[in-house]
Formats: sequence, structure tokens, C-alpha cells
Amino acid sequence: MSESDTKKPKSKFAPNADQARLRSLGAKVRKRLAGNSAVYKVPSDEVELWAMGDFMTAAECQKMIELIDATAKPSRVSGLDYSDGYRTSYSGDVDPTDPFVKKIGRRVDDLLGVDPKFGESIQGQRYMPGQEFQPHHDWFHPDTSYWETEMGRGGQRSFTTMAFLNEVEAGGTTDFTDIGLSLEPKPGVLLIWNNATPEGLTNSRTMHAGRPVQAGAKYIFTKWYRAKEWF
Ligand SMILES: O=C(O)CCC(=O)C(=O)O
Ligand SMILES: [Fe+2]
Repeated sequence: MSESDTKKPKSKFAPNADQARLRSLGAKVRKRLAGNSAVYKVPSDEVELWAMGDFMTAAECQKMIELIDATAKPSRVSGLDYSDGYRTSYSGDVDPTDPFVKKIGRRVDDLLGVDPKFGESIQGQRYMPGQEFQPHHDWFHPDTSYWETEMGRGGQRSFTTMAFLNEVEAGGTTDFTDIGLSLEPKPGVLLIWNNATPEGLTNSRTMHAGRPVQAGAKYIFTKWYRAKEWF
């Protein structure tokens, strides 16, 4: 028995408990996106990442921005406080019962071809100058306080979808720090990435950050998908 075994109660979930699910979901989404000529595959051998322009119209971006302004509160990262400076943006779930929010959610579900039940609620996020989201993975790490809860309510995060809603005056890029990729916010663009490898293992190279906004504001929404039905 190693020392760490004695410190933490044993989890019900193995570190790669959802490997088979993540592998088959990856194959399904990869195939679907490859068949969509409006989707661009960002070249990388390390992270499966796609971008789609004009996912949202200018009017839809504006409407989403208004909903975000109405709901955003200081962001929380599981296990961390706003005061830690790790994620200093404002965020909040936009009303999942709102017909407009439902429509956008369905559009993402349909683009990926994933069971809508696997999708989390759409989360809006606003960054003002100096605000950022430091490098992190969207997938859950086994060695955390939230592992047991999150793995028990939908399993591992499979895909991330993230839409840029406005032009940022300066700063606010989304950087994939391990693979040296920096993406400028462009309104209406949706990014999609697989948090797992094609084999279904959590991919450490998906490390990414929302860099500090230097001027203006940055609005995005994020919709994450799980390996199983989320609730
Ligand atoms: O703001 C960004 O560019 C990144 C946001 C992000 O990583 C997240 O919401 O998980
Ligand atoms: Fe993220």
C-alpha cells in the first residue's frame, strides 16, 4: 500500500472509469464533424480541436451577451475560491428553460450528434480587463474534492464547446498552452475539442487558458458534455 492510499478513502471510480465511453463518443463526434464542410479541423497531433465560423449570428451573440450580463456572478472553480485569482471572470448558467437558450443548446447537440442528455447547461462567462482563467483542464482530475460527485453525476467530461460572442479590443485569447496554440476571439465562432485522446484516456495536452483581457470585455459561453447522462 502506498502512502497516498492511506490518506484518501478509495474512490468508487477508477481514474479512467469512462475510457470505453470516451473512446466511442470520440469516434462518433469525429466522424460527424468530418462530414460537416462548415467545420474546420485545427491541425494538431496532440489535441482534437475544431472550429466553426458563423455558428451564431450577430443578433444571437448580442442576445446571449445580454443574458450573461443578467446572470453573471464571480466565477467558481470546483475546489477554488474567486479570491484565489485563478478564474477571475464572471460566469453563470443562462436560464436553461429560456427558449432562445434551448435553441442554441440544441444547435450544439445537433452539431456534435451527441445525446442531448450528456450535455451540461450552457454557462455564460464575462471577462473584464485584467480578468482571466488560468491554465486548466476541463476534464476532472481523480485527486480532487469534486471527483466523486462529478463522476457520479454524468461521469468524465468528454467534449468542450465554447463560443466567442464578441470582438475583444485587446487580449483575451484562448491559449492551448501545451501545444503552443493561441486563438483570437472572433464573434460567432464555436470551438470544439475532445478532452480525451482517441483511445479514450483523459488528454493532459488539452491544457488551456483564457488569457487576461487587456481592453474591452470578452463574452463567451461554454457547453460541456459528459461521458454519460448528466444530471
Ligand atoms: O475564456 C476562455 O478562453 C477559456 C474558458 C475556459 O477554458 C472554460 O470555460 O473552461
Ligand atoms: Fe476550460
